[in-house]
Amino acid sequence: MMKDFTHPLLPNGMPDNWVTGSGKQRVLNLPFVAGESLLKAIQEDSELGEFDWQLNCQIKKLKNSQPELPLTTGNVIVVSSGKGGVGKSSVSVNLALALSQLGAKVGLLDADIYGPSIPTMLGGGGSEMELTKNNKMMPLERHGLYVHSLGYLVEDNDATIWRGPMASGALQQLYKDTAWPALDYLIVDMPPGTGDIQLTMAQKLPVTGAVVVTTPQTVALKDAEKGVAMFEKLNIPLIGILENMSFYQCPSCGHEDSVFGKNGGAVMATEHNLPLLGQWPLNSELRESLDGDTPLLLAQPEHPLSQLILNSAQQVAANLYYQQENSL
Ligand SMILES: Nc1ncnc2c1ncn2[C@@H]1O[C@H](COP(=O)(O)OP(=O)(O)OP(=O)(O)O)[C@@H](O)[C@H]1O
Repeated sequence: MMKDFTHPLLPNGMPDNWVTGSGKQRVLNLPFVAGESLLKAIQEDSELGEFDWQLNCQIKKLKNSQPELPLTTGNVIVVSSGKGGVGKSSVSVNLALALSQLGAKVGLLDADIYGPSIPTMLGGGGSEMELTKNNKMMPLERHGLYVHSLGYLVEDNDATIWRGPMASGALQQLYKDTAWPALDYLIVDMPPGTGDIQLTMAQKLPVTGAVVVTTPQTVALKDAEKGVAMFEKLNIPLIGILENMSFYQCPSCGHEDSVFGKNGGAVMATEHNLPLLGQWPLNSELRESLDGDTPLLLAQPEHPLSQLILNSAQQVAANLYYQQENSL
């Protein structure tokens, strides 16, 4: 019976060994993080709804591309884009916040060495970096996330003149010399592009999966294709494509305008047989909330855009798991 129930987060149904409980009580034990929307869908099912359901997320630590590195940082998800300015950092921050809101312990590493924007989006610049007894840097805690960025260490623009080896060396050090707590997910905001630097960086980190962010615009898509090719070459599993700035909805009349073209990311996902992780609109509230103090997701969790972000984050967590499960 359980197998028959499918949902975007349960494409293979509910394996019997994921369900425990007795009498009227049932617990769905998931190896990835998920939230209320899944529980609601289960509860609304005509057969399953006869039971009282709970979710128990025991996030599985999956294999990564560098098995010899210690796995305290949990599942490492790199967020990358071929082209600059498509919203990669905004997506990284929002996915990290959403995974954390869903109950996971999440870190955020700003690897965008040439233009670290996490300190601007999450604040915390200017505070003194604390060191542990063995000289590891303490990540900052921002809105429940454990955050580190080169932007917290280096004066503005100093890193922009760094050459490749220095940049990838700095990232590796930032990753290794930070006292990350035991995390479920570490989101890494990569520098835009698919050149040598990005390739070396992706090779030096223990990566579990990659998200490619693009706008629907042809120039962005062409670069995003290169991103997909780069991860394929490195044998890093692709979690999916996230289409950002998909359309603009006029707040006064509701008219939707496809500023950068329509469905480009969705078509690309289909062509590569990759999941589409979401289509996020161009939205001034989202931008303002990252320029201000409180991200939209925390200030207005019921906002339709917050719900969209939470959905994408659940897809990321689930697809990361299924990618590996299906490849075994
Ligand atoms: N969906 C969105 N709606 C409105 N503004 C957005 C959206 N996504 C991103 N932005 C804004 O677009 C600008 C670029 O976004 P962001 O810095 O996240 O992009 P990026 O791809 O990381 O850039 P870079 O290539 O410089 O690293 C920022 O000002 C951000 O606030």
